[in-house]
Amino acid sequence: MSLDLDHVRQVMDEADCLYTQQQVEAAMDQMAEAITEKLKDSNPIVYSVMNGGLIIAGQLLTRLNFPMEVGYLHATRYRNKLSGSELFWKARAEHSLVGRTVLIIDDILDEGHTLAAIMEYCRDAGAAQVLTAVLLDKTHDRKAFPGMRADFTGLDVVDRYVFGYGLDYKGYWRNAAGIYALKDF
Ligand SMILES: O=P(O)(O)OC[C@H]1O[C@H](OP(=O)(O)OP(=O)(O)O)[C@H](O)[C@@H]1O
Ligand code: HPA
Repeated sequence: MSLDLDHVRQVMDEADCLYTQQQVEAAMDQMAEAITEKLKDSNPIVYSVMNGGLIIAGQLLTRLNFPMEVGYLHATRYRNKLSGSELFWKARAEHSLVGRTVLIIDDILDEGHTLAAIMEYCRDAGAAQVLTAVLLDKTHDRKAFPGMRADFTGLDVVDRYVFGYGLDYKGYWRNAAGIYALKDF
């Protein structure tokens, strides 16, 4: 269902910009360097977690200049809402993961239940090594495991509802070229 577009525009007008496009691009450059260092000789399968991982994966992948296979997984926990519940799988891996190095790319590690479930799925499917890369890590103490972090993190973000660079506000503003926080949230 579409939202009232005046409301959608107002949300952006009133949002706080937490990171500009330039800051996100610089973070992605650093992530790409670290990922290259670690994975350049490992022939990885790299998965974007749809939908949110679409933008960061696309922009990160063109910064990686070594052999890899690329695909997507589709799992959602928030389903256009502002808080998460049970993980719902829409698409699983098409490749055999047996013995492979897998890199999972997503937009955010918030509570971490999505990445934890995806990592478990990849390990159960026989992956030799499962690594994770997220543009944002939200700072709070509600992680699935205390101290949980991705292997590669672009930026830490405050404990507010954020959107842009793949992250949505009720299905909108994934296309925003910056990281924005919802007013009063
Ligand atoms: O760390 P968690 O608390 O589990 O939350 C992070 C997940 O939530 C978002 O996905 P969402 O379920 O909103 O689906 P989407 O990618 O289609 O927006 C985001 O893209 C991550 O995959
Ligand atoms: O802060 C968020 N914004 C958008 N999607 C999300 N999924 C988990 N946390 C968030």
